[in-house]
Amino acid sequence: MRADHSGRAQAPGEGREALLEVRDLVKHFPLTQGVLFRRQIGAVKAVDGISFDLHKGETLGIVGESGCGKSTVAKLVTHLEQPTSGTIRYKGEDVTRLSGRALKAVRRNIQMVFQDPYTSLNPRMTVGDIVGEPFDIHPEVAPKGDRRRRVQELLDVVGLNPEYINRYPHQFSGGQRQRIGIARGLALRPEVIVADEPVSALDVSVQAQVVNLMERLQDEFGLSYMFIAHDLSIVRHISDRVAVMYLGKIVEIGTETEIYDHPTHPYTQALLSAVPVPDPESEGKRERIVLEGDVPSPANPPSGCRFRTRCWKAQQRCADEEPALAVPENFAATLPDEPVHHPSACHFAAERATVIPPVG
Ligand SMILES: Nc1ncnc2c1ncn2[C@@H]1O[C@H](COP(=O)(O)OP(=O)(O)OP(=O)(O)O)[C@@H](O)[C@H]1O
Repeated sequence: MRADHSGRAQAPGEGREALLEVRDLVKHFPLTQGVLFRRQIGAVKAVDGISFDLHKGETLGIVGESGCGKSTVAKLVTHLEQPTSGTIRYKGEDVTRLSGRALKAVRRNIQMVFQDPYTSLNPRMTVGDIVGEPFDIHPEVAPKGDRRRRVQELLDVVGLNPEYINRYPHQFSGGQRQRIGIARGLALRPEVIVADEPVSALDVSVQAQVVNLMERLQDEFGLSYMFIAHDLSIVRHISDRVAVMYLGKIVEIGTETEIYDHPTHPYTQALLSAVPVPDPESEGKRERIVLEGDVPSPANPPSGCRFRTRCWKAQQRCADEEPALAVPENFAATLPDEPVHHPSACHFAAERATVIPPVG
C-alpha cells in the first residue's frame, strides 16, 4: 500500500503551496471521576490521528455524522484547543509549539466562522463593535481613527448596508447575522477561514446566498477554506476536496468527484446513499444503505477498523488490523488520475458507483 495519509497526490491543486499541513493530530478529552480526588478513568478520543493538507485557495470539506470530531478539528486548527499530540504546520512552522507574539501572528491568519449566528454574536454589542473587535487584539491592522471606516468597508464587502454599523444583532435576520460573523472573520485579512457548519442554522433559502458569498470572498481575497458540515450537498457544491470522518478518524479523502462519484469506503457510500435526490425517478431507483446499530462511543472505539461494527463487509481482519488511510491495494495499479486512486481506509475498499444511479 502506498503511504499517503494526506491525499495530496490527488489534490487538484497539486504543486500549489500547502498552507496547512496537519499530521497525526490527536485530541483526547480526559474522562474524570470523583469530586474531591479527581482521577482520570478514560478519555474521549474526539480526534485520533488525522492527517491532511490545505492548499492555497482551495476548499477542503469535512463531513461526517454528529460527534465524529469535526468541530474538534476546527478548534485545534484555529488554536482554540491544544492537541494531545501531532503537528499543525502553517507555512512550514509547527503552530502547536508557538506561543506569545509568534502565535498571535499565526492566529491572525487562521480565523473561524461559527455555526450559530444567533448565539455567537454578543447581543449587547453593536455590529460595529462586533466586526471591529479583532482590531482590539491586532491594532496594527487598523489604527483607532481608521476603524469605523474599515468596519463599514467590511460590512459592504459581505453585502450589508454600512449604515447599519450602530445596530444590534437582534435587528438582523439569520442570514444577515452570519454575514456579520463572516465580516468579523475577514477583519484581520486572514489566509485561512475555518467555517464550522456556517449555514446549518439558516433557512434553506438563505443557505445558498451565504455559500455564494463565501465563494465570492474566496476569489476576491484568495482565501483557503476548511468547510465543516454534515450537509453533503452543500459540501459538494463548495469543496475542491473532501475528507470523510468517522469516530475521530479520516476514512476517505479525495477530490469532490472522487468522493461523490467514486467512493470506495463503505461508510462514505452509506452516507451518500442517504442524501435525498431531487429527481423522483433517480430517487426511486437508488440503492439505500441502511447502517445497523449506533455509532460506538469515542471513549471506547472498536479495535482495528472503527467502522467494522456497522459494516456489512467486516471480517476478522478488520478487528485485528487497523486499515491505513492510503490508496487501497486493489487500486494501487490504477493511474493517479483515475478517480478510484485516492486514499480510503478500508481493507475491502471497492467502488460502488450505483449509490446515486444515473437517470434513464
Ligand atoms: N470539551 C470536551 N470535553 C469532553 N468531550 C468533548 C469535548 N468537546 C467534544 N467532546 C466530545 O468529542 C467528540 C467529538 O465532538 P465534536 O464536537 O468534535 O464532533 P462533531 O463531529 O463536530 O459533532 P457535531 O456536529 O455534533 O458538533 C464527541 O463525543 C464530544 O462529546
